[in-house]
Amino acid sequence: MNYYSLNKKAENASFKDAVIKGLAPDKGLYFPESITPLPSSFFDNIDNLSHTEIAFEAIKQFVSPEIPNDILKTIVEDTLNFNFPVVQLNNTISTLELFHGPTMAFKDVGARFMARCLGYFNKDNNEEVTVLVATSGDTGGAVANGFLGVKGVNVVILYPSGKVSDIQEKQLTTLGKNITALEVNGTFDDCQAMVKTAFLDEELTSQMQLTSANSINVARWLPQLFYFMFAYKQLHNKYEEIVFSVPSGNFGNVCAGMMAQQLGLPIKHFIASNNENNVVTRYLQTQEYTTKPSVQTISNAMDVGDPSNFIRIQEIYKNAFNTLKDNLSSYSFSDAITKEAMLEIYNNYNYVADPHGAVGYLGCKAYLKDHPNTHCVFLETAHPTKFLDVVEDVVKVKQPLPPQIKAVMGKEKVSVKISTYSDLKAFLLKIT
Ligand SMILES: Cc1ncc(COP(=O)(O)O)c(C=O)c1O
Ligand SMILES: N[C@@H](CCOP(=O)(O)O)C(=O)O
Repeated sequence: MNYYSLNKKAENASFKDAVIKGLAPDKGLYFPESITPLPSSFFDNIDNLSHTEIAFEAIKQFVSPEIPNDILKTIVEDTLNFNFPVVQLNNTISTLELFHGPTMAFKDVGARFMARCLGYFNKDNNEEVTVLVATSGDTGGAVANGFLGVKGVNVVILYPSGKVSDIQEKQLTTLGKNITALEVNGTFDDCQAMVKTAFLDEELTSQMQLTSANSINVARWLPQLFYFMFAYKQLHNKYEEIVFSVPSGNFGNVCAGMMAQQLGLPIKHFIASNNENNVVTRYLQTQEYTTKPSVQTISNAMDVGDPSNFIRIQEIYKNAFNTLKDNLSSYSFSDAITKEAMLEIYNNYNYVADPHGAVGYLGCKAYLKDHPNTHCVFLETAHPTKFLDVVEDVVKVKQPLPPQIKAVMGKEKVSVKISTYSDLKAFLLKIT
């Protein structure tokens, strides 16, 4: 598959080149040249397909011929070695748990898939690649875990100091080896802007091969479309009309769901559920797209003021505002309301949701008011114990810690503090 830049000023790239470059030379995000819907027999037969069979069929067109089918099968099998259960809360709301992987957030699938693709492309190549990644909490840990020890790859993670949870910070600062954490005096948007600037800095790019492991990178972004198929498989025999409420920050996940819809998955509608960082909610209300500096919330991984992937969403719906509105609703919720929702979910359903999932639950409730005959699935994007302080404070019950969380708790944080793009550049030049 070839990919074009959404800034339309760069040459098209193969899947391999798009993965290795991350961002196109004109600073545009890559987008597939074509999307061929899967045959209806695939959806008719989905009950008989395993997760790996579903994922293989869904991603094949986007990665071939650069990744041959037998290699792709192995990559998909290695990536998806954990579960994606749907838990039904009531007749109209379910949650899809995306936190059963090694770092207990939905980023594990994309990070593991991309690491394996890059590992494959690098196998006969002695050139080192530096993976730059900006994180508001979960991408960093998932990428650190997914790329740990991958031959020829150095990972540099930028995260906003004091704005990620303690567990998230441990996950991205304690692995060592080929992983370095840069603690940025700023917001997630500052981190993301620095990463994008680095890709365009010829002094850097002439000396080192830089790529991104954010959802900018098609190999990190596209595998997220699997989730929507896994949920559909578990629910389609019970409910005719399924909508998804996606807790959204950088908008990669909801946009991946839209790719699943383009492949033919019968998704009726998407809800982008936001905390108070709500540029897209405001856009759908006013038709004016105005980015704003992010504000800090209890669903910190969604503290994004300038979401990278909205441009891909515009591309999917051909920049037609009305088509977008037919397919996407968006709501924004305060921390106070989110905490009330966490308590409501706990009291009514004996289910502990994390703050991001709770924002998704609120999105379902808001949408269902006007669409009562629909079944809404909110994505539970991270395990509640990643946000232990908030969760225990709200539900007032001590949470048992899963082994993945226990494993990082006692470890010592190692980070390098930086404030500006010059600091990042100096650091990168030092490690070349
Ligand atoms: C737990 C959690 N929920 C939701 C999001 C938002 O996802 P996206 O950036 O794909 O919109 C993130 C960050 O990516 C996250 O870590
Ligand atoms: N919420 C993310 C922010 C980066 O999103 P990405 O999908 O573009 O990597 C995080 O947890 O870091």
